Amino acid sequence: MTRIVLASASRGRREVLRQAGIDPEIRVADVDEEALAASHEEVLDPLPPLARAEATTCLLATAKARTVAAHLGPVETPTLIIGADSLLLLGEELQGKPHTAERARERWLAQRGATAHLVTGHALILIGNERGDERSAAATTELRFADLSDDEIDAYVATGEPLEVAGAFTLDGLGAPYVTHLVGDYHNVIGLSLALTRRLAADMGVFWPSLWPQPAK
Ligand SMILES: Nc1nc2c(ncn2[C@@H]2O[C@H](COP(=O)(O)OP(=O)(O)OP(=O)(O)O)[C@@H](O)[C@H]2O)c(=O)[nH]1
Repeated sequence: MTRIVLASASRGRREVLRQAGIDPEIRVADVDEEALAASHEEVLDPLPPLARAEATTCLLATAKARTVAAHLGPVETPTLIIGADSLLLLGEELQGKPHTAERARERWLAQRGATAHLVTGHALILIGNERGDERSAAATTELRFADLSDDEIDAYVATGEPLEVAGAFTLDGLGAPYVTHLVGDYHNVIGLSLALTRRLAADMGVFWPSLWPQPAK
């Protein structure tokens, strides 16, 4: 049995794991994402847009997972810690959560009818076994947004949903009808690609079924 810790406050990420039969412990990492990305801008800025999105989200995901790993300290049993970070790449612009209604409206005026890419960085750290290990990688899902009218943008923004999600939309909420086209991993958009998470865990010798709750003896 491997203990699993999700280093995230994201309800969406937790639900993705729960729907896959895994009930993670939640440990929220206190990472200043803006400051961390800014401190690496000389390395990140020269990269082509998609590479910059992947590198930025992996940097942030790794910081979250490492912060939680450090707080856990020495552990008795093998423990898999998962960190993640999602950004929307629209053109050459990387976007997180809008946080305000004004910014959410501006985002939708720019992205309606457009194609964009939701990039999620994944970082997995395995501690509590003889060697310990770490892997990170990003997954990218291509999306096209419906060409919403100003009135429908105002109505969606007024719900508050778009304010605290990367890209100002959800695939599994009120925003679902506003994505007309998706190529790639659906769960990656919610916040965690299960296929990539499983692959990274397997690369470190974690047998995915060992993460499922074990039947009571
Ligand atoms: N349910 C849902 N959540 C989404 C969707 N798109 C983006 N999100 C959420 O938007 C948030 C992206 O912000 P992040 O900075 O990566 O994560 P966070 O919510 O701040 O949580 P931390 O991992 O603790 O940083 C995550 O919580 C994602 O789950 C979606 O389509 N559905």
